[in-house]
Amino acid sequence: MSAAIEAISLTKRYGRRATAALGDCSFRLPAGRISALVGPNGAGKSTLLAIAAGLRRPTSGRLTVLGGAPGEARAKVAYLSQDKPLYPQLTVAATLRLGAELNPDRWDAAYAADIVEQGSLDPKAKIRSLSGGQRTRVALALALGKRPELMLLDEPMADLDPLARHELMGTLMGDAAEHGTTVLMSSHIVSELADACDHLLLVGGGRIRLGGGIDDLTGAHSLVTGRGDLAGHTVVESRPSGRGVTALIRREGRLGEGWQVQEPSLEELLLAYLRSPGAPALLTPSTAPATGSGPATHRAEVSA
Ligand SMILES: Nc1ncnc2c1ncn2[C@@H]1O[C@H](COP(=O)(O)OP(=O)(O)OP(=O)(O)O)[C@@H](O)[C@H]1O
Repeated sequence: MSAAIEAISLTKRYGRRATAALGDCSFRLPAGRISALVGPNGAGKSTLLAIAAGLRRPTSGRLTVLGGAPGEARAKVAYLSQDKPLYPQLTVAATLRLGAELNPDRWDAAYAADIVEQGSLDPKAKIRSLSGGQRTRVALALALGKRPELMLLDEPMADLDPLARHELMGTLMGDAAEHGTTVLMSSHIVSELADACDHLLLVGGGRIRLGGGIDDLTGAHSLVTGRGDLAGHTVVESRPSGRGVTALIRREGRLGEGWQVQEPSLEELLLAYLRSPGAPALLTPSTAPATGSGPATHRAEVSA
């Protein structure tokens, strides 16, 4: 499967800060997938999206987008930053006309207008008079109207009400499925991601901690409860539970007697990794870079 984004030893340091925002990150993101970009505050998600959008330069290492340098692919990429900049003095209709002018070969005017209409927005309303959620809808209409090959979305739904979020997420996912658009979307709302995304990139402390198809990643782990020896398995997290423990593990071979075993949900998997920043990274074959080696990374023997 071709890569929409590939990073080799990508490092970003802001100024003279001792800690890199991204440090030696290597991964590939398959084209045509809807990927969740997850991680705690300050993990480096916005930095990664801004580099992929061509708005920030890496300090060292390399990141390619649709096979070229990030800036080169700009016409085929839509990027929605967290602050969703729009011109406050323009009307909704004028904002969409600007979208048409900026993307003469790609603009789908009817589709962009449709997204705005679904939110019952008055085309004559000035952007500055809109609520945060209404501005988000206009910004998403601009991004989707461009009919991009790759969408980079930084917490796109954060200020939408639950109904609008559900509806716009449906539009986004339906569109991505129909047109084969690759989406990389950061969010802190795991339930939203579990429904919408088929692929995951977990960043923490500037490193890639998990990468791969969501089913592959949950399938590579077990949530075990009981008592006994877990030696030989990779224990991501272990917590006391009754007279024994509940542990999230990567099974390496057979598990001894006395354990209740279940596959973790995406939320259980993410929480265990977030609570255990020292757990070894795991990239499944679909996400492991083809042309370089990253930091000490375990590559899972699972189908991609
Ligand atoms: N312009 C900047 N100048 C200096 N440091 C920055 C700048 N932007 C980000 N950082 C730092 O880089 C690190 C990663 O920040 P980034 O915004 O990429 O994280 P994030 O995962 O998007 O966080 P959040 O979930 O809070 O949005 C943080 O330590 C942050 O303080």
